[in-house]
Amino acid sequence: MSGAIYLDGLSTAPLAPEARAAMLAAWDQPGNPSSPHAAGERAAALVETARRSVADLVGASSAEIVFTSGATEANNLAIAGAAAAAITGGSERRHVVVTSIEHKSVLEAAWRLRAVGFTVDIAPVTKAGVVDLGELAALIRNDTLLVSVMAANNETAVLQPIAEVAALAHAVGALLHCDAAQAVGKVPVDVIDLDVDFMSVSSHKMYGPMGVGALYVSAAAPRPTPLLVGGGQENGLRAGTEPAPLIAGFGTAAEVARSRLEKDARHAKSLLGAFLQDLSERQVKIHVNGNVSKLLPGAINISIDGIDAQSLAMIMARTVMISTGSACNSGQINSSHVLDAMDVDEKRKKEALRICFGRYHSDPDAREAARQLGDAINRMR
Ligand SMILES: Cc1ncc(COP(=O)(O)O)c(C=O)c1O
Repeated sequence: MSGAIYLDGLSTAPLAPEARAAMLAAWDQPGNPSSPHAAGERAAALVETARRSVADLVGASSAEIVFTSGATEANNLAIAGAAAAAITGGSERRHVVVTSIEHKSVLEAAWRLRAVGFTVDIAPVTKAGVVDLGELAALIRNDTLLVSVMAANNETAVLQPIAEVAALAHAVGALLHCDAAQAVGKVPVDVIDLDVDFMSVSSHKMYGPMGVGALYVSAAAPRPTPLLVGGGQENGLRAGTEPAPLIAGFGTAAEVARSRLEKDARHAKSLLGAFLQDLSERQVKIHVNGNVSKLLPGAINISIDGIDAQSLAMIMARTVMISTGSACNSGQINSSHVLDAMDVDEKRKKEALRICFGRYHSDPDAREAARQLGDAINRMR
């Protein structure tokens, strides 16, 4: 083990070497996927191969995958696009439900709909960070157009009961969007089993490159209105030249993830277990923020008793890289809207850290991270 240990894989995961190799090869080949010549055909083939790989990873058909710049754009396309399609299509539905722990790209996209006559309700979560199905059911109405619930939370790693949410939404004819940016590539995610209409995926959360993602649009769902219009790429749902090299990297990352999903999960879980065990042997008392039996493998949000997380993260910034809030909130020292929604008390919120072990960590990394954190905590006490 040498160098700093990166435990912030929920904000962005390291790039898989296979994805890097696929991109390097693609960058060397000019070609716009829309061009009617050999170079264009080559680029288009890269995009279509990647589409198949992403579709296979989530149990979709290729035609249901729309490449975007990431999950932020996919979330916006699903929410704004479904609302715009309802308005122009003559639907009377003007109500949307999201949960209190969604990523800001879901919350902000939903709030924007108020300006065009929608009502937005926010479904609460339990203290364990799981959407409260009873409260959600009570909010869903006959005029609900869309329900949006994430598959796994980016701050707590807590998995959400998406199939149950789908049953509630579909019972009144509402659509279900699922932001699965954190779950895809780490746990089995199947669009048919989950019964989602739209689902967002992010490449850089699953060891692919940044700047690319996808929206699954079920063939049975109404077509969202595109956010970007122009050249009609992505079946008219997302205009703009497809970044073939990034998409090739994403597709390769999806293939790799599919081929080793269980192995990666077992590995990440066992490293987190070793890390927590070592911390406890060093007399570090922790409290888990979230339902410990429903976590993404290898990831956890913990509060360390008596330790200010911000100070600890700063002390460790060059040795063990951890985060105290979601990536998009770091930099601002606002309290996390996710921990607020879970009613975590003020002291514990200040002590909260997000830790993620993954594919490229080793057992010595986990032990060394626990040793370094334990030492820093002792110094702070
Ligand atoms: C749950 C969730 N949704 C959406 C996003 C945004 O993804 P991207 O960076 O691909 O836009 C993130 C990343 O922080 C996330 O964790």
